Amino acid sequence: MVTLHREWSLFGIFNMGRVVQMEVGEDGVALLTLNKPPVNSLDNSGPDSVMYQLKELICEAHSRPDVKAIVIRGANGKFSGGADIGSLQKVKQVGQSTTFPTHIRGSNFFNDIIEGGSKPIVAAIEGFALGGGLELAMACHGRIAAPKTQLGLPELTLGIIPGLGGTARLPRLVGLTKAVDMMLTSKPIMPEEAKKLGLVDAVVPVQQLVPAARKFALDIASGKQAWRKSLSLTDRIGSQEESLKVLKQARARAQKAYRNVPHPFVMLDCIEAGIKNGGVAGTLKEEEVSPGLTASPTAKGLMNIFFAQRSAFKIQGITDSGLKPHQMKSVAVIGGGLMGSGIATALALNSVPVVLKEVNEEFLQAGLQRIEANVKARLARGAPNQEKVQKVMSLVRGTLDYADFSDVDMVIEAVIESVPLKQQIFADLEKYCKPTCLLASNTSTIDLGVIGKNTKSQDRVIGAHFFSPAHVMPLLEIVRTHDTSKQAIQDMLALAKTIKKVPVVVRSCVGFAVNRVFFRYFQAGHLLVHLGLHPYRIDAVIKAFGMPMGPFRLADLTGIQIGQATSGIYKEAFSDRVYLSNLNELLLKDNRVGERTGKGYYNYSKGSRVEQPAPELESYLVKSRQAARLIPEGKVVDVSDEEIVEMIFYGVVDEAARVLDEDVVVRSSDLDIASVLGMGFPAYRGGVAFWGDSVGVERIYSKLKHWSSLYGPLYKPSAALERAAHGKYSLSQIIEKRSGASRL
Ligand SMILES: C[C@H](O)CC(=O)SCCNC(=O)CCNC(=O)[C@H](O)C(C)(C)COP(=O)(O)OP(=O)(O)OC[C@H]1O[C@@H](n2cnc3c(N)ncnc32)[C@H](O)[C@@H]1OP(=O)(O)O
Repeated sequence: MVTLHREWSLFGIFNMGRVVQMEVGEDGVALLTLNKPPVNSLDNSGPDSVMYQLKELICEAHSRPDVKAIVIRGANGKFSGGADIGSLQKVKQVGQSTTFPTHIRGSNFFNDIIEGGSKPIVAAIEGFALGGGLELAMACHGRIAAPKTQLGLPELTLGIIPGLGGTARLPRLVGLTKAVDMMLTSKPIMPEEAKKLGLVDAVVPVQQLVPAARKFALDIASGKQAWRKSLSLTDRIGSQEESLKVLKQARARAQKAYRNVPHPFVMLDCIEAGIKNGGVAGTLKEEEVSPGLTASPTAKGLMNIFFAQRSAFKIQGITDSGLKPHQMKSVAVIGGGLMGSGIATALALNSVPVVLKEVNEEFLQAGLQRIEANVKARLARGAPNQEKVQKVMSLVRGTLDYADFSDVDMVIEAVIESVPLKQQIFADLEKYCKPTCLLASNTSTIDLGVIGKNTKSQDRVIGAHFFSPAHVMPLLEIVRTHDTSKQAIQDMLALAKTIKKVPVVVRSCVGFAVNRVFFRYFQAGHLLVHLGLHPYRIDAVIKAFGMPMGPFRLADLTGIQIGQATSGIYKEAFSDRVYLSNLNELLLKDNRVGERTGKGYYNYSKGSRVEQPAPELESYLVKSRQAARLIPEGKVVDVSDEEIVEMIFYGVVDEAARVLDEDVVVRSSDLDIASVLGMGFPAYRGGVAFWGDSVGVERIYSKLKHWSSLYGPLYKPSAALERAAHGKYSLSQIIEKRSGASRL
């Protein structure tokens, strides 16, 4: 136990209100604590910021004769989550310069003051050291970590690169190949691996973390431990020739993993500068390129998604109401088909016991087998581990009888989309389940109020709309009705967290958020075909925009019959703006269902999911165009690639405006995260509403108006978009500007 100098009995007063605090012990160690909840982020915005105070206190410690060494730790069990993303999000490009906070230059502070300083500094790392947090730790002369700590450089997920020396120091500590892998994947590593690699010097139990760091720092000061300066290390990076080979491979890998974004390649250039010209040169290059990257549209989009994902868990009036979620000790799933088995898999993989119900033994066994296959695929990753699979499967119990539901805390119904069947199931559930049991449906189309109509439990009826495959796709739409209780929503949000889904709470409406907003994506594709464009060109352009695939390839994946069935639903619900096309119908007549039958918009050879052009598609296109009569005098309309993107997505943005105006989602960023996780809208474009705002509401409105005069109601802009265009406000402001009270 270290006693503090008497002067530090006034510690509390000196440190009050400070985001970095210093205590000097009688052992001569100055213990600096970063204390900026929630994650001790390294903001750099002036005297009240962590970077400013940390620099000030390190300089003070260096100048004090009673200080022999310094230890840096984070308060509340968290070292640091890195630079303050909120501040970075505000960085703007103004003419040739940026508003980047340059108050403290990393090269001066981290290279000269920390690493080049006259006293050893050791990082005591607990919880996480991410981004700038790990860069701070790497600039220190030693690193001691507690178990279960995450160590990583995830900057690429934010559209930026490590900007405080990470690209130069990590390769020197763990070797170039591993460093490149960590940075390109943004995946953190755990302390045991970090110790083996040389990133940390020791892993100790959390109670011993600070004492061990103090001792390590004093040992460096007394010469018992080597004084290692990361930027000067050379033993882990091979020859320049080898390094350049690794970087060449890394560039090829980045070409495959990243489309339409510059920052991974800039990051590799920084690493190369550090390899060729020395570590300091690498850090200077980072410093030169970081402001521009931080101000880039890519960074803005990805940072929007970072915050959108976190906001989605917060619902005003519910998550801030003090309601505690009920613990889900077991959950029942009705239906072992594709969706039901996927949902059961997601639950079991996250340690939630599941009761799977089917109507007969054959279906039940098939459902259980599907779950086992899913679990194997998720866990095995090429190396089957039967023991782990069995452990997960021991959480899954099959039944044919509702009697086994008496104790479950939630039921998720995942049967076919039949109103009478679902109504019957919900009436039965009310009889067999305990009165607190949450009654959820995985319906993607039917109104929840209708499903729960024959029960007296409307307050605990809720939608849990998973996306297929449910054990893989990260989005969960939580559908509430006027009657759904706050507790039910709170419980469902908590379950989403447990099973690692990002929830988006929506009001019950046709298509909810994702399918509703994107129905115009498919319909615009058909309209463009009727203007004379080829589906393959449309798919190629949309893929180049950043979607995983275009609308026609996606139709093949999900099944053209599904597209046909849902367009019927939209025709009924949104008759003022549907575009009617017989193309799907023509293909289905010849059993061209998509991937499943090996033929759809594309052809697929047996057992392959790789699409091949289908020359016979032409005759279907001709017939469909003839029926549509959209091309004036049969003359193909000249549409550029840029216009294809606009004609496909501007209608989607308009539908997003309607969804916001109708109070379907809580905030526009919910549509952003839902479009990214549910449809694969490129995250670096920030999500569908964010992208719409970056294009500009006025532009979208006037284009839609023009196309609606040429091609009809599919493009007719909504009143909500019109108001925003005329009132000069953004999609993200539609909710606050909306007239009338919330309908929820
Ligand atoms: C110059 C440098 O090279 C550049 C950088 O350092 S860029 C930053 C790099 N760091 C990161 O990417 C880490 C991002 N953060 C995370 O991964 C996770 O938040 C975490 C692992 C630190 C903690 O996870 P978890 O405990 O699940 O908490 P989580 O809900 O994500 O975050 C808690 C709160 O901290 C905020 N937060 C997390 N990291 C933040 C950061 N770096 N800056 C600002 N806020 C941050 C979140 O927005 C959230 O705020 P809220 O409660 O108001 O919604």
